[in-house]
Amino acid sequence: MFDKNDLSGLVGKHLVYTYDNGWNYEIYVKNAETIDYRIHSGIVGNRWVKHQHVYVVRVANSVYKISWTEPTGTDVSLIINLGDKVFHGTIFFPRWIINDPKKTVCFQNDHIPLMNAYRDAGPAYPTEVIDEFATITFVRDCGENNEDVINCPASELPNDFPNNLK
Ligand SMILES: C=Cc1ccc(O)c(OC)c1
Repeated sequence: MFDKNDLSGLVGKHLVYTYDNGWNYEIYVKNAETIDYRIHSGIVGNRWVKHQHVYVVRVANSVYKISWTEPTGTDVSLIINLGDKVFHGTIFFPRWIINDPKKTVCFQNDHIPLMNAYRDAGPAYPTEVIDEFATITFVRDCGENNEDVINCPASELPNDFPNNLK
């Protein structure tokens, strides 16, 4: 039996993955309750976020689930199966983001009150559910609480990212 409380197989991991719909995302599991992430392509390509509070659980030997709710009102739940390299994401977008995704394309940390105002103005419904598998294309260990892993928008990365990383 695995230890449900041992998240050490996930914490510190930096992953790049591409959803089956073509959207390319990147996540750094900074610690057991915090992620940083960067979106490379998709309807909100070039959005990036640091210090997102998340809920992380281990549900099998090498399978984890990360869930959170964002200042925009978007809810996300990810399954990360490191053993089989299977990734699945479910994103619950409020209607206002589907109507005008560009409103959320920014370094969110500099605009939290604005995102909350958009969230509260809505419309929230009908929610758009994006339910997709993804292929993990890059994994490395960066240790905990490393602020250098995700520290700029995707547009400022070198052309050979992530192959420029060790
Ligand atoms: C809406 C944010 C969001 C959606 C899907 C993801 O895989 C993700 O990873 C960090 C973030």
